[in-house]
Amino acid sequence: MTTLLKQWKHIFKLDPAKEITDEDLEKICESGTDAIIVGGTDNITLDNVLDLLSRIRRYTVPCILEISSMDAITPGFDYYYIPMVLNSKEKKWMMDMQHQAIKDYVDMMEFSEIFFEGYCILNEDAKAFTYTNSYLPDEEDVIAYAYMVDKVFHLPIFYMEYSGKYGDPALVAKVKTQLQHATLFYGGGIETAAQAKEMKQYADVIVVGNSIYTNMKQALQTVSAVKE
Ligand SMILES: CC(C)=CCC/C(C)=C/CC/C(C)=C/CC/C(C)=C/CC/C(C)=C/CC/C(C)=C/CC/C(C)=C/COP(=O)(O)OP(=O)(O)O
Ligand SMILES: O=P(O)(O)OC[C@@H](O)CO
Ligand SMILES: [Mg+2]
Repeated sequence: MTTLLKQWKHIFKLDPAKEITDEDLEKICESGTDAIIVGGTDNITLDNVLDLLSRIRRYTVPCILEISSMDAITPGFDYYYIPMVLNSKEKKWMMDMQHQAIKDYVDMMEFSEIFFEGYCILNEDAKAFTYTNSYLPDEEDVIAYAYMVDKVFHLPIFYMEYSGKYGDPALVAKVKTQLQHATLFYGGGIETAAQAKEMKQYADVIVVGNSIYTNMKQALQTVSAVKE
């Protein structure tokens, strides 16, 4: 899977707490995106996760659960992504939640399917920023986090999370030069093909979320924009 991760360019993130019609879901799943992440910050329940999973399963696209709550962990996904929030002021979101979950689930964990993500939340207005009591890191901080993910913790993914806001391409470019092993995910505010192309110049994988729900036609165009 690490090799597969290296081949991916584009991921759609679907929020189980938001409504999507069957017709739109089909367009997303058949868009040519490399994978679908199921995830969000609030109102994530076992019921809405299972409902979305069963609907995505009609298609062949790989399906990943990004775990944000212990209540919504279920078998049946191809892969599981587990955030570790590097810039949270509380150790809980970087270490303790994951530590407790490993104690609870270790017998069920198939490590080839599970990927820990070094998360850096860079938008103060994102729900996840407030939820995890994060601070806004400066450029030097972000670069040092990237170094830690790549060379200290050896995590497979460094995720620059601007959820809801288009980020700073120059910072994404700088971070990319720091990473020798980790795959660089960029997510946040991508609405147009041009934005997708710009961030994909630096990030290995771009993640498109909210624009699925606000402008589906443009969201679909982000796939071909990074695959040409
Ligand atoms: C039963 C079975 C077979 C299970 C498989 C085994 C398995 C995978 C076990 C899990 C083991 C494990 C270590 C689990 C971790 C548990 C856990 C709850 C960890 C904490 C994760 C965390 C730090 C969550 C905080 C919130 C966060 C960073 C969420 C990431 C997603 C995100 C940022 C979404 C975007 O949200 P946002 O845009 O801010 O808000 P909207 O929803 O409005 O878009
Ligand atoms: O929803 P948007 O802003 O596209 O961000 C995508 C993803 O990184 C959110 O976790
Ligand atoms: Mg979202």
